Amino acid sequence: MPSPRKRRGEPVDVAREVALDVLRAVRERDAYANLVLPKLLRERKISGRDAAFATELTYGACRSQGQLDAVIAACAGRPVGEIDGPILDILRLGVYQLLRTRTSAHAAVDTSVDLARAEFGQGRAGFVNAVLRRAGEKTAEQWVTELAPADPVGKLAFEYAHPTWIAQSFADALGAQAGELSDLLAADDERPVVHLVARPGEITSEELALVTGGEEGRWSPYAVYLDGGDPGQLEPVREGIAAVQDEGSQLVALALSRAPLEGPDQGRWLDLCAGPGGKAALLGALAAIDLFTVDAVEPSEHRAELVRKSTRDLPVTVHVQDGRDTGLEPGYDRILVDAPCTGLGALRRRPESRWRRTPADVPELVTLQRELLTAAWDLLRPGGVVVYSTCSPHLSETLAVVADFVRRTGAEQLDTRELLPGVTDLGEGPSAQLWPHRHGTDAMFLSALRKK
Ligand SMILES: C[S@@+](CC[C@H](N)C(=O)[O-])C[C@H]1O[C@@H](n2cnc3c(N)ncnc32)[C@H](O)[C@@H]1O
Repeated sequence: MPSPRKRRGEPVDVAREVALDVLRAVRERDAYANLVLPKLLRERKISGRDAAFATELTYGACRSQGQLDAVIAACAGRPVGEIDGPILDILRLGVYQLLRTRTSAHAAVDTSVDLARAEFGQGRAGFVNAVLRRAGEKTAEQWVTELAPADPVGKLAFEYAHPTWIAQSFADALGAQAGELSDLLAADDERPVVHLVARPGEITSEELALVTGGEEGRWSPYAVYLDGGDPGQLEPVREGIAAVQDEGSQLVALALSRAPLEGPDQGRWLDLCAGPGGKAALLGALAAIDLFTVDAVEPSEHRAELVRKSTRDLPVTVHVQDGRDTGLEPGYDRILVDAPCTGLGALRRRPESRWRRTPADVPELVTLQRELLTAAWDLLRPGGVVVYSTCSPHLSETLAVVADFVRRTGAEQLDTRELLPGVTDLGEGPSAQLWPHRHGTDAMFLSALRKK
């Protein structure tokens, strides 16, 4: 995308301009910031400090949108829905800099006014100037005090720029530990450390850490933490003997492979919701060690292709099917149902997603989750184990799905925490819940169910 705004033949400000273009793409065409930004940085040859600043502005403004909008509405004297989208983007970027970065107020206001003037002329630039000057009259803390709801969860949600319903769902899932909510919300705003998985049988985590300059993971025997850089450029990743994968996801695949079966493992494993294939690849590598096989089901052709790529050279067969009606032969020993979900446990990876999801998304997903779990059960042999997992801690998608399922089928709930030896603070059991602020992973939920 060419840079549209010029002042005296020069771009207004490369970092802010690229951030603004990403905010616009996110607002206008539901784009994903973490896909659009790297592409624009590459196209415009922006690197070093400019790229780092553009990244902070873009992801920060996306994450804090609800809080920024409340301040903008208060300063503009009208709801943000009544402000033209492109001007709102400029205001969000400006208020973000004023309240949540060390940028000087002068620079935050002037560069925003420049952006507005370059594209929309003097009149709109005056509006931007007036709103931002008002926003800059108070600190972030003062705005929180003035605008946050009075109830404790609503206040924390506002302070950490999360929708209240999401903060409430986290508090519900934390249960007796709801006092950890502020730590959790803060962890949700941090840029996650990159986790690599060392493919079993190909390279150890110790070797991978040595080659990449990373650090061996805390919980998964295959995890390596990277400080920064582009993991796609690393030799082991390019060779396919390592991949980017959250450590929590590694633990889910591991838990399935470790679950105690009744009777011997005949080596038929199934991943019922496989795309894009991270867990299928780890399951495939573990299965390969014992000459077992994995079937991987994914209804989207595009995502099935990603599974094929990530499981190349592994004993994994990809089926482009709906998991509720696969046509596969029953009798599997181990089945993973890594169900489609709201993704509320992985918000740190998708800056804008917390403002896109709504409570109305939950019931439809819960229906699908229940149907997929039931389909998996029909494909499981007696004595076999299903692991049900979500990258959401929302109780409707986690404990409620499992409780309803156990009631309907009489499934035996295994103590899932025992399948993750050495991992602490997984909750009261028998299911296990990982948390960003406790484990440094996505908030993955998992529950192991054995068929009698
Ligand atoms: C949470 S993701 C799975 C992530 C994957 N296990 C991994 O580790 O890479 C859920 C997947 O379920 C797929 N899906 C959606 N509807 C499905 C259905 N009816 N049957 C099976 N899979 C479905 C989605 O396309 C998506 O790829």
